[in-house]
Amino acid sequence: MNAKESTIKELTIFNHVGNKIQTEDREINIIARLAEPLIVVLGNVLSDEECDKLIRLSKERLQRSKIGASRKIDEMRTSKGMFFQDAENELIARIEKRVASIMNIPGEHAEGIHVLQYKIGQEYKPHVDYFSAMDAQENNRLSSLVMYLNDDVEKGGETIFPHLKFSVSPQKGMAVYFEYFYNDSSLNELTLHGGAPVIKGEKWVATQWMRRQRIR
Ligand SMILES: O=C(O)CCC(=O)C(=O)O
Ligand SMILES: [Fe+2]
Repeated sequence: MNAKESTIKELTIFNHVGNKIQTEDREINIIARLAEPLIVVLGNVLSDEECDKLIRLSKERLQRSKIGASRKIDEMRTSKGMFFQDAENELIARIEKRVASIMNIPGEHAEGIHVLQYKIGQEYKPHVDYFSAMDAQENNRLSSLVMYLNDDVEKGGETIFPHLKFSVSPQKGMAVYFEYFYNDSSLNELTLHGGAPVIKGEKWVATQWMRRQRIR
């Protein structure tokens, strides 16, 4: 064991080695990793066409969701979002399958893919994706994959990890993966992250959260 390995204390769910992940239909690139807590920057997760289609399909629903319902402003999350249903169309089914192999968790553990749109000034303040009030035996979230759907974020909009002083810039088709299933809760807490305010342009992401037990 070399000095670097000996500093890693816990096993991870993400098990891919080398610089590629071969999924059923696409070769994903591993661009960068932070070892602990594990944060992996991935390239070639979605094609341009898949990104465009995700935006197009969710845009309609965001617009629909404006009508009627009270539009209370949430200080924590000023973006707009929507969930796709499990395998609701061929595109979603294909992406869910690919994402399950990247995240190394069966698709039955996945929540619906969640799309978020941020306009100028909108943000998602730092938060953890797991439910802090839930006990470990319950069906908590284990890991997240945030996929970037567009290239029009000219300034701002990074996914920020304040405790780690680390940030990822949105690039169409790329993604950032992280997990928070450590026994050492301080490692989980280090995955605190947010979407920095968009300063110029518009940002779209699609997030997949995985649960400990199946939910489908
Ligand atoms: O927009 C981002 O960069 C982060 C999104 C996020 O934290 C989430 O979807 O849970
Ligand atoms: Fe998050």
